[in-house]
Amino acid sequence: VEEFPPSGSNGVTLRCRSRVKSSCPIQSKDYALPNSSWSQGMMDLYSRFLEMCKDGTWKRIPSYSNSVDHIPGKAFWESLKLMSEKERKDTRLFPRNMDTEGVGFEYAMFLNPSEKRMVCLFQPGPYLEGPSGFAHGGSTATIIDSTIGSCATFVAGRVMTANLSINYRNPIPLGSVVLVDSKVDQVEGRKVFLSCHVRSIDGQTLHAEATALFIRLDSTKSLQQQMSCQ
Ligand SMILES: CCCCCCCCCCCC(=O)SCCNC(=O)CCNC(=O)[C@H](O)C(C)(C)COP(=O)(O)OP(=O)(O)OC[C@H]1O[C@@H](n2cnc3c(N)ncnc32)[C@H](O)[C@@H]1OP(=O)(O)O
Repeated sequence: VEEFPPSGSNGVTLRCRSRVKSSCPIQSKDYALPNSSWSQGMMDLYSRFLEMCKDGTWKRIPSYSNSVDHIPGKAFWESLKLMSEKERKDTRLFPRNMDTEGVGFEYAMFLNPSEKRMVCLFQPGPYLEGPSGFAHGGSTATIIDSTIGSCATFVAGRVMTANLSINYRNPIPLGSVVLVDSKVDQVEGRKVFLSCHVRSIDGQTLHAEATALFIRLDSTKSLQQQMSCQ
């Protein structure tokens, strides 16, 4: 694989050179890049985090519509072998299942490896409505689970959510931008304990707080370790 994670281009071409005579490009669109639906607040926050990536403290995490595309290195090709081309095309990561920009989950994640922390800039669109004008609690749970899950994956490897507990403190207005801030608190054997806060950009409003338990599925290296091996 030539590049992981992609460095800011709109999509990345992964080229397989080992098993086929000619290279076989597989195009994956990176959805965690600005689009015209992003508000000024979302753009400003995104720029601020990109700035913090320059000294290596933070890393921008690309986001694809299919889970398998997130797997780096050899494991990507191993996972690809286990599914048909149809399966790969028809399966979509739940928060990436809407084609129209801005109507559903608009989000971008950044990882701080040394703090074992993942933040997600999240702008919920109109199709996520719960109470009139506000995000559905299930959509909030989804973005928390995805952020915490990605954090746990980078730190511990393949994981599944065993428990997710959320306190909803203040509703999230549709079209607003919130910061989902998660970190690994403790790792005990296969158990990964995490916590998360969802706040408004100015930090004044706490929208939700959560704790979670993820269970590591096997002894594979964390994504972070795999990335640094390449
Ligand atoms: C950019 C990145 C890429 C992109 C990545 C994108 C990230 C998306 C993230 C989405 C994540 C999801 O939605 S995942 C989907 C939702 N989750 C699920 O469907 C999980 C369903 N549950 C399961 O499959 C299973 O129960 C597991 C895997 C969680 C655990 O099963 P297991 O492997 O057999 O382990 P098991 O022996 O039962 O448990 C191991 C230890 O954990 C404890 N334990 C297990 N469950 C619990 C629990 N709910 N609460 C307390 N403790 C528990 C046990 O007591 C035991 O402790 P001890 O005796 O050792 O002390």
